[in-house]
Amino acid sequence: MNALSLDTVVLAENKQELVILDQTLLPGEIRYLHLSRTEDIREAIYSLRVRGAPAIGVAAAYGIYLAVAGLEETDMDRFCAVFREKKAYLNSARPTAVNLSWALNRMERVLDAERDTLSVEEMKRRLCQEADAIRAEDIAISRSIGEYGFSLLRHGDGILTHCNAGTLATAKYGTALAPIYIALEHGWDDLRVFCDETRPLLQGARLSAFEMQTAGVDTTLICDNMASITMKRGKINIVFVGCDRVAANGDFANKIGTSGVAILARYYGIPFYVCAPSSTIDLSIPSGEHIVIEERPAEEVTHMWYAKPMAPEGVKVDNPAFDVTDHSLITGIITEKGIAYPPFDRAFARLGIV
Ligand SMILES: CSC[C@H]1O[C@H](OP(=O)(O)O)[C@H](O)[C@@H]1O
Repeated sequence: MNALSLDTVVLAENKQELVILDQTLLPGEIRYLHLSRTEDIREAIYSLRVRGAPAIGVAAAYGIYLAVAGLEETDMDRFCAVFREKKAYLNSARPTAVNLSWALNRMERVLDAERDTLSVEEMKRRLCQEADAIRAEDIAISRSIGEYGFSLLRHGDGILTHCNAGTLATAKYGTALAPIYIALEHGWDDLRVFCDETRPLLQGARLSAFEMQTAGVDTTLICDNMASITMKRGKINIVFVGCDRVAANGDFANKIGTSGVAILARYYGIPFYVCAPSSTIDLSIPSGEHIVIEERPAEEVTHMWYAKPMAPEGVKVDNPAFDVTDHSLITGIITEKGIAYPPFDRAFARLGIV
């Protein structure tokens, strides 16, 4: 079974349930959840059952549609009031990935633009169409990022990636792993992928290594603290990572540990590329210090993967889920519109990212 064949997040045919692959159970178990309640969809986002900036955006778009799809309401004002209440609730699930608010805001723009010309029932159908469009666009965007990223690869390259920005982080194909999927489509069979395990939630070990191994790619799992020696030994030719929010100057937030990988890549003279759908670029913030970093429960560090205590009871724990990498450490930002090179604010404008 190839992970690329798994749907990450999709609306059920009856249009009454969101079907998500529960990523907290991977790689050991493939289980799909059928969720219709807003509370359950929000919990799935918070608990990383569905995760990855683009996948979170798709889940939120369908989540807000499902939040109002069952309303037996004919008054548009009351329908809109419920919509906005449910939107705020879904938006509070996780703060760092911009795609969550981006998708919900896009859905609200449809509501505001067409509320005077549609009935409530017609609006429900229109919102479902917009969520479908967001998902379809995400797949096309991932493929385009993959094509641009593939243009940077050479036969035999060793690629380091951090966390999971593969098909499981999007509707399909992924961002940082998309170039490898495209290379496979071109018949390449000599790439080597190194996956940082990415503590504490191990998205690299559990998800990226799973994706690459099931795709038949030469895959090596390393602990996060092994990235330096792996680079020093000359095994890495390029780094591809995903992102959760990119600021106007190119600073970006990604899974905790990414900034360390970027510093190492700079030290060892290895190209470091960020794979960013334009929906993840937030031009409303000038630089990375404006990005809110999600803090998560201590148990993810101390208890999640251990049968026995791995730390003294009651020890203080920091668990920031993301960190911000300075734009000065980035070789290029691969978007679906092309590759942006420094200075990134001008490059974004040239690519039509406004
Ligand atoms: C293609 S975006 C993937 C991005 O999202 C991940 O965060 P999380 O697993 O907490 O949703 C990670 O930062 C990935 O790079």
